[in-house]
Amino acid sequence: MTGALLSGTGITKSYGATPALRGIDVTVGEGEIVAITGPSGCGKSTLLHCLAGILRADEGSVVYREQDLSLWSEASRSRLRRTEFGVLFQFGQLVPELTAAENVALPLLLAGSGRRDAREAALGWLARFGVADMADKRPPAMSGGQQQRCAAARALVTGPRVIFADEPTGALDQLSGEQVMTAMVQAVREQGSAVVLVTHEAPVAAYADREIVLRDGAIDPSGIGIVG
Ligand SMILES: Nc1ncnc2c1ncn2[C@@H]1O[C@H](COP(=O)(O)OP(=O)(O)OP(=O)(O)O)[C@@H](O)[C@H]1O
Repeated sequence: MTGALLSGTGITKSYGATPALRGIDVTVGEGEIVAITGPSGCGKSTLLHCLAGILRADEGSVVYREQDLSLWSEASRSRLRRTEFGVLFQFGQLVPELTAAENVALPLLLAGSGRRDAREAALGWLARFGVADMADKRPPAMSGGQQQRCAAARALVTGPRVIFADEPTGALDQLSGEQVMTAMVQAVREQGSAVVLVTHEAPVAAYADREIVLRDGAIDPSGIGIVG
């Protein structure tokens, strides 16, 4: 770790009268894998969405590479998510009309790559995640695990600096979950990407360098989490 790549300071967020985050301070270093854990409803997903610039905090700031994202327009934050950030949610959210290879190639095409290069890279990433044979299949013809491997490939294909993963293995059986995590961690270590990982599963959190435990919208100072 070589200093903070991403930091949140005093992040506060409510949904109407429901407080979700009550002043969170968090840093993520270059290439660091940070797990956010805690009981259901403690604010994990909300924190991840604020750090990724998907949600705007009510108060506080999110600084990425010394730039305060809370001051950026939605369009600029959305561009950042297509280039330097990768996102992976519990259900892969693939485009159902596109094949697996087209889904994975999409972020590269949006970033200006040529079709042939994008397809070649997509095939390489599908192979890394063990689903090369799914390349020309559409999501409805794939299992949940195959779709999630494809979504993980899509999150990594642009070589993002930070990957935001919200329960990335939550819909998978244990073996598929381990395979997705192993392939993902190996790739991010090679690329030097950081990962912000929301999970309630101890074996998944164990892949992280550090665990941040939330309770009732605040960081639990005891730091006692789910990784033994
Ligand atoms: N869109 C929403 N509208 C209203 N309240 C919300 C919304 N999203 C989250 N909340 C509330 O905010 C709080 C934090 O929710 P959040 O989803 O961030 O928690 P979480 O720790 O990720 O939960 P889980 O582990 O169950 O997914 C909860 O009280 C939740 O009910």
